[in-house]
Amino acid sequence: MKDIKHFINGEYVGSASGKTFDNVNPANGRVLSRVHEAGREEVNAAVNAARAAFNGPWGRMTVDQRTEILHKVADGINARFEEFLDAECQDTGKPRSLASHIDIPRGAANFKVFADLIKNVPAESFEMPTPDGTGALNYGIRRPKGVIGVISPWNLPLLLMTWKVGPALACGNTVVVKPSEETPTTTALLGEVMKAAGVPDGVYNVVHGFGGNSAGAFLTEHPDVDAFTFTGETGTGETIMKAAAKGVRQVSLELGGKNAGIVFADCDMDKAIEGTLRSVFANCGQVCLGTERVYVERSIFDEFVARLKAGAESLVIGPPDDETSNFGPLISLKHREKVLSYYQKAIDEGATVITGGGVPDMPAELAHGAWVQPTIWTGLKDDSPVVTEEIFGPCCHIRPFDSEAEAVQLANSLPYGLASAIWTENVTRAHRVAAQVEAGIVWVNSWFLRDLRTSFGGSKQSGIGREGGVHSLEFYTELKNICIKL
Ligand SMILES: O=C(O)C(=O)/C=C/C=C/O
Repeated sequence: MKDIKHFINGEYVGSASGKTFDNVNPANGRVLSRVHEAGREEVNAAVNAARAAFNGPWGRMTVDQRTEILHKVADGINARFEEFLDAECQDTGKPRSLASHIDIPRGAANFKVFADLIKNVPAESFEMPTPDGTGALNYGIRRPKGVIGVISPWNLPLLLMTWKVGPALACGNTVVVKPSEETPTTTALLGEVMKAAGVPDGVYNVVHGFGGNSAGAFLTEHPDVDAFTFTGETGTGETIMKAAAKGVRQVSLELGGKNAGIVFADCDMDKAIEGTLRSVFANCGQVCLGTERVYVERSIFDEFVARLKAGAESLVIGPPDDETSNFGPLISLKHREKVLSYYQKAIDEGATVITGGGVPDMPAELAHGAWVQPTIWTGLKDDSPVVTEEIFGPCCHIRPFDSEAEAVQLANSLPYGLASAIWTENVTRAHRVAAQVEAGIVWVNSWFLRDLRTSFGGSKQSGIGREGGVHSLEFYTELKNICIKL
């Protein structure tokens, strides 16, 4: 049984308490490894190592030296692609076809994108007149913030962790990462790649554990962490924000959503079905950007429902090592309980179950996995918890609408505002509706099409701040203005 240890100051170390917890493969319920649970002692050691590295070699490196190393980190991930792929698929149960196209490639690319960006981002300057006529020159310079606390989620473990660590390091910061207790392996493995790439000890540190009264809380309560970045549930985001407030630390939060898809009668139906299928069922519905509410113009409602049903029923449910499977399990039996509670609620409230609504029959070796059926409902009221609360599972509710104004009102009716997908071939309507939808990210005739230079993040209760491109640099640096009297 492999132990997964913390990575502190360039070394893998166990917990002084000896406390460990099991890392379980959600496809079959088997224990993959024992993970060390960090106490305050380990978190403190990690923060001190990050501080020392920040004040040491890493803080003194030039941008060119740092970016060269970050390219080597990306190359190191790609050189060990299969190891990262195996680890990610075992920790999450997700199909290899998904992780090999999204999770691992993006996990590496995030380092390259921000290494290149930091070398090419312009600084601002302003000339100003002065009463004595000689004038003055203002210019802005960016400096790293310091030690960044990174708390990363279990749905896209490597991708979402390096989406934060990449820009943080590119800007000259050092990090302490607390990966989800559900998916520790690729974050731990990255320590080896960092070391081999020449990242100085203490720049990248990993502590494992849970949230409350465990590594997550010890990290966010630690006074010597300069800022925190988190992707995950809104409630946890509030807890982190409260802890960060002590000592006035900045937070970057990408939180929950209950994203709306809006399908107009003038859409390209093939595109709308393909895109909606992916946005509802990809990663077993465990994508913050995914669609759980679909609003369809009444005249095409029946056809759309029938075609989405057919698409859902054509998904191949199976474990990652079955190359044909494109639909894996949920992350854990605990999360499945939550998702199934909404499946039950839908039935209790009289929903029409178009497809799914329960647990699929799985072969004996998978019977202990966190499997659920891809599910589609219609007929629920707009205020049903199934329609208003984030389920984070492979399910959606479809509702007809009769006007553009009604569709926009429905899409904007919740306190969330992360993402939305609009399907229409009318360009004017696309721009008009996209401008009105209250979301940080709006796709038109597409979903999860990602240019990493663009702003990425949620409005309302879906988050604070933006990641991506220069927006990440805004968070991971302190901008200073210098005014020179001429
Ligand atoms: O595509 C990205 O950069 C990203 O952050 C994806 C987030 C998905 C969250 O569940």
